[in-house]
Amino acid sequence: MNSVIIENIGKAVKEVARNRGSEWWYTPHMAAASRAIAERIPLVDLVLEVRDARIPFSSEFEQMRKVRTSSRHIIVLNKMDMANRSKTKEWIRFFEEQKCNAIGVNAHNKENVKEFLTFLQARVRELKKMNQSAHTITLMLVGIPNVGKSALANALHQVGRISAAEKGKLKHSIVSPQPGETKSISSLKIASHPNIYVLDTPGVLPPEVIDDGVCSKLALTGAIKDIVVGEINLARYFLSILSLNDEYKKWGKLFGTEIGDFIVNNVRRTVFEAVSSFTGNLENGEDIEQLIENQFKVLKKAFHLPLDSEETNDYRVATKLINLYRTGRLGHYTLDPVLSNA
Ligand SMILES: Nc1nc2c(ncn2[C@@H]2O[C@H](COP(=O)(O)OP(=O)(O)OP(=O)(O)O)[C@@H](O)[C@H]2O)c(=O)[nH]1
Repeated sequence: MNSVIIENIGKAVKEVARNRGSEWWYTPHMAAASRAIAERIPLVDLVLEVRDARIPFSSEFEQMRKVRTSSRHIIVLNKMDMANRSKTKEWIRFFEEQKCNAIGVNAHNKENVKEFLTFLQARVRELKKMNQSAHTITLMLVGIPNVGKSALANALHQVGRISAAEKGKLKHSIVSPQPGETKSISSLKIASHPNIYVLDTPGVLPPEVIDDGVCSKLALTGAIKDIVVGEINLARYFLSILSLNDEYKKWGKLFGTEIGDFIVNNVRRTVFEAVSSFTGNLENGEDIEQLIENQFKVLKKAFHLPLDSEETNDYRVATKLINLYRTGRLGHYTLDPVLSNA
């Protein structure tokens, strides 16, 4: 992976930290949420640590590392629709080998959320065997910002095995593409007999600004606001991922048979042509920089941008590209390589 691009993102984050003080990263509301979560961890029945399936390692919730509660701790790889399917399976196997419960979920898919609820109810039945007197079970969703905790809480409530009257009082957690929207802990009922409640909590980042590689992945997946790193830096990072991944090679085979979104097809064709005609060394940082510069130029045409100033157009290419990435229309990438148990 191109270390210059990753370093630039790391530098941008550290620059903002220097200018604004460390509180912009680990905000006072995160510190308060972190204390509130720590108080509740021993009280709840299950802690569901939600991670982003695209970055199962980089989206770790640091607080859970300290309180590994084994059978009461479940790693939920959400947004699996955006990740590479076989890598998600490999990651789940990795966690299982580490004796951690892990499951992949797509909060936007009703059938998948129903399966997730069935999985949770099975875990709850196991708990009930251990503690017959428990009438009410509480699960708590924790994780870094923007991994989909609120989306999962709402989805579980919506498919929840609860009465229509209880659904009539449908409460919602705030779901937003911007990180840091959830500001307080809320509770939603998701099942009856026994009653199961799920607590949605605010996203919390690790207290210290972390290493450049992790920062870059958090920024690209939306756990840190885009403005911190800058959209152009993010798009450059994504282009380096695209160029080094085999996904684009599939696009070449589709030429002439494409259906669907004209712009998406145009972008795919442009990226395919730019990478396959590239004569430099993809292992070499400077060569990749050159390739990305060229991709920015040709993507302006692919997006049909008017011939404005270079800076404006670079920004527009970047925002459009990031949007295509975040809606999964340019492929599904798992950015963290699967760790080895060896
Ligand atoms: N594609 C996809 N998008 C998802 C999924 N789950 C959530 N999202 C989107 O991700 C964004 C963040 O979701 P939220 O539920 O607000 O995330 P959160 O973890 O509660 O965020 P904070 O309030 O920052 O802690 C929203 O735009 C959701 O629509 C999923 O499984 N797949």
